[in-house]
This record gives sequence, structure tokens and C-alpha cells, in this order.
Amino acid sequence: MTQLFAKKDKTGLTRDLIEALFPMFEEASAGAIAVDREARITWINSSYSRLLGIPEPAAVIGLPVRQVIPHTRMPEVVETGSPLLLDIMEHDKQQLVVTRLPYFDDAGTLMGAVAFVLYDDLQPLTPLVSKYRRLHQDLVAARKALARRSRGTRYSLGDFVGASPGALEVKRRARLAAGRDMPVLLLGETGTGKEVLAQAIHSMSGRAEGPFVGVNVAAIPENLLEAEFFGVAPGAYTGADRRTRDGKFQLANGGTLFLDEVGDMPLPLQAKLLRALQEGEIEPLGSNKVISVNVRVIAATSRNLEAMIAEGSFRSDLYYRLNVLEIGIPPLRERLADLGVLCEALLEDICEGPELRGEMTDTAIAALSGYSWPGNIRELRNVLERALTMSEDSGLLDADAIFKVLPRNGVRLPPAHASRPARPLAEVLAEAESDAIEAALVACRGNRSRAARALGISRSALYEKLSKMS
Ligand SMILES: Nc1ncnc2c1ncn2[C@@H]1O[C@H](COP(=O)(O)OP(=O)(O)OP(=O)(O)O)[C@@H](O)[C@H]1O
Repeated sequence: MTQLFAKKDKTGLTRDLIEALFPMFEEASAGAIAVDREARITWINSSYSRLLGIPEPAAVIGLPVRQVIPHTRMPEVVETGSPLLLDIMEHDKQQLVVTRLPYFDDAGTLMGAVAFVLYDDLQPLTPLVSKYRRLHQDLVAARKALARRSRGTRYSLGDFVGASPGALEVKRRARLAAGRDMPVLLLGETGTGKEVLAQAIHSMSGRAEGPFVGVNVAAIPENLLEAEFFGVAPGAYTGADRRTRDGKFQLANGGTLFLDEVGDMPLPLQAKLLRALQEGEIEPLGSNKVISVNVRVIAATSRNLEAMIAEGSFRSDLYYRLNVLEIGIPPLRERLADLGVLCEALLEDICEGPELRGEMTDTAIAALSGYSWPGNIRELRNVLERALTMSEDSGLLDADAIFKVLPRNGVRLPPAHASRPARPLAEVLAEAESDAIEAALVACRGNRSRAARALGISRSALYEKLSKMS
């Protein structure tokens, strides 16, 4: 206590008061510390040193307090001269309740601040602390979502759900793409997550703070594409709109331009796009000036560009320019192992709010895996949405609920008969039995009585087998 204040004159009331109260506070608290007006540590007691894991308290005297306690708000107290009477501070994964007070000299000049840890064991405060934690987590999530939205992205790599070898390879290549500022070509059928991945790559890249601008080439009428891409100079048109209009390249300057359905781009525009990519310059419509742009392009298509090159509808030089790093996203039917995790993630997303809840039985997943999913994950999401809408209040989706909403002309996938190592006969028979039951249920569109008849077993036997399968 004697080293707390550098000067020992004790004429000021505030100082007297603090010094008088200090021993009491110190004893009652789990730790105490003092800083000068530059927020450098002038004193720390042994219990606080122990709590913070500081082996040698003398070694931290004179150090900026933030260097020792990263989340402390003592600098704020010495800056504003206002106390922070009750605050929860995180240190090394522990939560401490702290009080911080400024202290002044006789002339009322701020000299520094003292802080006491009131609780280091927050057990009695559990309800309060868990509420605080929840609010804090919500705040962090909301801030992140807001930041992403303001940059034009909704997805990060965590949103590309899947743990199958195919999905893991996609994620590995996406991380690689994020680390290198080069064009990327995403190849995959419709609904496989090309846009999710493009946004994820942008969010992980050095351009994350820049804009993410997406343009779906197939959705824009051919005669408007050039203006959409490169912008319009004032007076380019004699019509009503005589203002300058920035194109997607300008809007994406400093960030990422996502060209979806690039295979649908007409040949004349392909030539202009190639020039823009090669030169890093664009020329707005009706202008004779070129503008430099710094844009990273991620292109995507569900079409076979090599075949298009062969038939002359896609330029090979543009293809090589875009395809510096290629990521092939497998269709859902080739990564059925991901169905379980995908359903879980999609149901959680669909069932926002407490009124809706969705859960799947194993037989429901088995039913989903018998379908070929031409619309991939977008179609899976639609199927789950429809199944939930039609389900009972419980939100539990079984095979019946799935069969009711799967497209009637759905193609049944042949069971995988890849060569396998020898296995116990009982295991092989059980698998064959569940394959046969699944096939019968699909063929009978989930009608169990008809499926049982087709299998040549009683309805109750089928129920028994199904309960063992789930
Ligand atoms: N791996 C994934 N994990 C979770 N959700 C996914 C995944 N892939 C796609 N989705 C979801 O499926 C829907 C379609 O995804 P997205 O638009 O990225 O597909 P796309 O390949 O760009 O489709 P298109 O070629 O038709 O534009 C979105 O709702 C997206 O959230």
C-alpha cells in the first residue's frame, strides 16, 4: 500500500478517502491494481498477480496496463476521469467483475486510477453472467453479419457445409484461392454452392474489406450486358437517362467481381471482358476514356466450357485467363454422405425462431439418398421446406414426410456397388435388407403397406425392421 501513490502528501480529501478505504477494499477483493495517469502500472497486489498468472509482480511495474491485462478499461478511466463501477472483464478465458476508480490530487488534477476485482468466482452470478455472455455473443454475431452485408457478402467458408472427401477438397482449394490474388473458375451444376463458395473466398481473401459484386450473366438481356459490365458515360444515350452509370467492374474496384453463368456470355462481350482482364482497364459505353480497375474475378458456370470452345461459342483465350485456379464442386448425388449434416444445417436455417423446429429420422435421410438431386442443394432446401410445411406440429420428418414431397419423376440412384473388402455375412445381409426396404419404400412412394406386400413380409415385420434401421 505504501507505494500506491508516488507522492506521499495526503492533504487532499479524495486521496485521503481512497487511502483510507483501500485496505478494506483490498482485503475484500480478489485483487487490486493502480496505474498512473499514463495508464502505467504503479502497484499491483499479490492476489491479483496470482490471478493473472504473473510470477514476478515487480517486473510489471511501469508497464502500460494493457500490455499486462489486454482487456482492461483503466486507460479509459484515466482518460475520462470517470469511474467504471461494475464491469465484466475477460482475461485468459476467465470472467472477472471489476470496479475502477480514478483518483485526483489536491488541485483536482487526475493522477491515475485504481481497480479492484470484486469477484473472480462468478458461480453466484451465473444467471447474470450467462445473460451477459449470450448478449455479447449475439452482438459479435450481429456485428459480423452487418459487416459482411455492408461488403455485399452473406457467406463464409463455414456456410459451405460438408465433410465428405469431395466437400473437403473443395474447401481446401477455396482456402488456396483465398490466399492468392488470381482468377478462379468454379465449375458445378446448378445449386451446388458456387455463389456460397465465391463469397467465402472473397471473405477470406486480402480483398475482404473491399466490395463483393455479383452479376448473373444469364439473367441480363444481351443488349444491356455491356453497360452493366463497363458502365455508361454521361450522354451516351439520347434518352432520358443522361447520367453516368458505373458498371460492375467499377463497383467491384478494390474487391471481387463474381461472374455467374459466365458460359452464357455472348462472344462480342467475351472479347471485351478479356481485354478488361488483360489490361486492368475498362471503357464505359459512350466514353473515349479508359478507367483503371483493380478487380479480382471469380467466374462460375454449370456449362461445359471446353465443349463450348470446341464448338466455337466460348473463346479459348478467355477460358485460360479465367481458369487459373479451377475448383470443381461435386454434385450432391456424388457426396450423399453429406446429406445428414446438410439437412441439419438447412433445417436450422429454415427454422429460424422458436415456433418452427425440424428434425430428421435416419429413414428420412435414407429416403433422401435414393434421389438423384438434379437441383442439388437448392433443391434439397426446397424439399425440406415443403416437407416441414406439410409435417405435423412436431417438425419430425420421417421417410413418409420426405416421399410426400420428393418429385414424382425423381430418378432413383442405383446402390453403390464399388468393389469392397470382404465383410461378415451378417453385415452384408443387413445392408442388402435395408437397401431392399429402401427401394421398396421409394417404389411405393412411402406407402408402408404396399412396400410390405412388395417385399413379401407383413406390415408389422416391416415396421420392426424400420425401427431397427432408424
Ligand atoms: N455446401 C453447402 N452447404 C450449405 N448450403 C449450401 C451449400 N451449397 C449450396 N447451399 C445452399 O444452396 C442454395 C444454392 O446455392 P448457390 O446459389 O451458391 O448455388 P449455385 O451453384 O451458385 O447455383 P446456380 O448455378 O443455380 O446459380 C443456397 O441457398 C445455398 O445457401
